[in-house]
Amino acid sequence: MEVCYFGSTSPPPTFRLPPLLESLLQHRITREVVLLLTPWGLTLSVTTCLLLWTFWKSYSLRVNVPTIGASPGPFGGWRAMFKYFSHGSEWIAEGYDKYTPTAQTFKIPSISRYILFPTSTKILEEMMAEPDHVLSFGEALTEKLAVEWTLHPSIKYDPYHLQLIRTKLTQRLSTILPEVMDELVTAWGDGAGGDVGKEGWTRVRVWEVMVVVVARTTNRMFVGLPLCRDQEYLDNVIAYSLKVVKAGAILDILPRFLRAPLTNLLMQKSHHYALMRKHVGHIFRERKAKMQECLASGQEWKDCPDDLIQWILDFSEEEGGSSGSGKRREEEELIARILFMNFASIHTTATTVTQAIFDIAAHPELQPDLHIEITEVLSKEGMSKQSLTKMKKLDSVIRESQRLNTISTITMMRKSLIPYTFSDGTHLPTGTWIAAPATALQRSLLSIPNPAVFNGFRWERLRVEEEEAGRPGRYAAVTTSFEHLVFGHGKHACPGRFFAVNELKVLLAHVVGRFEMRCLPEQGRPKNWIFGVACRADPEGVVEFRLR
Ligand code: HEM
Repeated sequence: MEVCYFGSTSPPPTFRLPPLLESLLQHRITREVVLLLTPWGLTLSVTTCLLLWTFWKSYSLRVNVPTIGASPGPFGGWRAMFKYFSHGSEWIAEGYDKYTPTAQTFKIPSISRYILFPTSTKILEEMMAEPDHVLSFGEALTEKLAVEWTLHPSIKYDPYHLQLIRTKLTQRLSTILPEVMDELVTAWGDGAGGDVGKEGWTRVRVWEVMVVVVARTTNRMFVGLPLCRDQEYLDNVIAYSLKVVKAGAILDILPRFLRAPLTNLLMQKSHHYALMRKHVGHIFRERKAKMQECLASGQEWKDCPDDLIQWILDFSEEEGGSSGSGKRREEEELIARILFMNFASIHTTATTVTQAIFDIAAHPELQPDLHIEITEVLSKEGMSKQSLTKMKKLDSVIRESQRLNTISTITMMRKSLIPYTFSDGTHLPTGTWIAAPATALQRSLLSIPNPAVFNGFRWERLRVEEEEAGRPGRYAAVTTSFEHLVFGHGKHACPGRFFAVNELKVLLAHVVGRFEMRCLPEQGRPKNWIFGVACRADPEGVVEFRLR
């Protein structure tokens, strides 16, 4: 049979490379260079160049303050970046001790950028006073977590959740506690087991139980019953919160154009959002329909739920809403808002309650007094917002535990959006990051005896003195200052802290009221896990519980 070569009967001429090039291609190095010219090779080379350029660009910001942690040499900061995970917190402590006597600001290399730390509270005051278009908290937070990709751009550009937390959540505090209590009791029973401590000392992995208890109690207020008990929904919001931190850190160092394609690969975003649509999407739709029905008939929705889903809907359905955007929001954005609120609440609160339980177990001498305070208050007044304010010993233990196990050794992060100069002459070019060395400040600013040692009731005693001097609340767990930066300080201090501290008190009052606790003799207080500037309670840490 005759073979047809695209209309011609003669075979095409064989393409031959010039002999010199052919012999060059035999050589390994040349082959690899040629390989780089293939589409994959080109993509890889361009990406590598862009990554190097991104790193170089981040470290090229010249800020004339001393550096801690960078190795000597032209790429010192760049190389030190890899040591940041194991040394970040140490560097900040070292810099603080070294530069506090001269009130200087210093910097450390973190992943993809230098961060500056003022040691003088005067400079921190100036930093706090600047508006967001000069030194921006939102820009730093959303960039660090790559919020536009890991969650949704609207979280960055329209942060109306702040308003919801400050108004709706705060108003709801006085009525939510019985529901929080109810959820806690069932969640504790389901998680730790209903017969914990009945037959003597029982070992419990505190973090494992607490992360679910906190997720359930928090979601009782966010999405209500029965969804707050749905295992698939809970696993989804817990897992996604962790992925936001991890993927955010990776996306933050990548060039912008790579972020969108890589987000799904890093965190399976579409899978998690699909699960959210399955669980929450229909609730949004049903409630919107009901709201429209009420609007059309001019009737009030009598048993309208009072939860986060409804607050978001009320806010976003308002034409021209208080954000001024006037947009009705897409379902994806509404879902992202629920995920963001879970991200902000669950791991922070679960870590804090786990740390407090570790500290109470490690200090059994505190337990009888705590037990008396809790049972007295509850028997006289029951569980309410007012009665919780009377648990001052418990409040003091929470504050002390947070002080020594602060969730992040730095807070009050800001990014300069325009060039800025402090009163001491320290100049920040556009794009500089600056933060408060929270843990170091907390350990040094207060003149308290043995600041490095856990002393559970120290704040309760100081509060009594302060109250007598007419300054109530100065040492309460929710009160922020440069001496207590666990929730940040100033206009961006954590808006959820009032709810968080109430929730912590309800959880701890339940646990301390019912159980004695002790650490394992062979283990002692479980040690913290430190990565960079993050401080986590040991997720494997075990405490023994015995029913009173
Ligand atoms: C014990 C639990 C918690 C801890 C330790 C904590 C800690 C923090 C910290 C350190 C900040 C940054 C402040 C700064 O650096 O100046 C922050 C911000 C924030 N927190 Fe919390 N938080 C907790 C619970 C919550 C809860 C329960 C919510 C929501 C209900 C929440 C919502 C937020 C939000 C929305 C921000 C950003 C504030 C802004 O953009 O101005 N947090 N939190």
